[in-house]
Amino acid sequence: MRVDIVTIFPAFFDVLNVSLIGKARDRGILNLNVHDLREWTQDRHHTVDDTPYGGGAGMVMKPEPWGEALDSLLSPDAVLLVPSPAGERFSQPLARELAGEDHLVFACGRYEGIDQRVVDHFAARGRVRLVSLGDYVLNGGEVAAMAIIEAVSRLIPGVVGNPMSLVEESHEADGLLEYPSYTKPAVWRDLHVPPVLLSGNHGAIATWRHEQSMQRTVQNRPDLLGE
Ligand SMILES: COc1cccc(COC(=O)c2cn[nH]c2)c1
Repeated sequence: MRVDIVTIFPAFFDVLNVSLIGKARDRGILNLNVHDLREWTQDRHHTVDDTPYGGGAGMVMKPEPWGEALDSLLSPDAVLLVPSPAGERFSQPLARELAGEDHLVFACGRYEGIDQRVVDHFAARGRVRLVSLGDYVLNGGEVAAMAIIEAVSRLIPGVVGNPMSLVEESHEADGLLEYPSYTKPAVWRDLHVPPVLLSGNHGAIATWRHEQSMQRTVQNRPDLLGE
């Protein structure tokens, strides 16, 4: 998979050179490229923003630099992803869908956002998706892009060591939250691991884990149960 990220803070993504993403890049499974939007400005000050038509606080990102940048980076089969509070909700199903794509291009907005004509122009020529991580506002799309890249790339075969670890994830197997996990020691600060987990009775363990998942989901995310 090829991933292109356009941002005015390219150094923000240096962290992608470490950990799993870094190894996947070194192994050629993930071809990730970070670009500075200012490369596509023409003026001396590398201007990327201006005041909003119609008034209002803050600044809006100008369409010209984005147009030049995306013209040079988008391929016919690319999906342009724009992290935005106004986007569709990101989810594990969407992560799985994106993991099957050949080319993702992230447009990381700052300020009050990107001139709407950029999305309109490229949506008329290819696939564009505004994606929200949740109902809160960040200062820019970089943090959201990082989260989306991690959620998607870990689903690409070869990026995460043990594929089985991807199955029993929250929101994966049965739409319930993941059960609690324990490891050695069996007793820690007088707290014991639930005995069923030491019983070797795999049927009872599976039942206990499902019950724990249900309890957690009812408690923390009743919305997942259609309640
Ligand atoms: C593209 O336009 C804008 C405007 C304002 C902020 C941002 C950054 O994204 C978020 O704030 C966000 C993403 N998911 N949840 C919140 C983008």
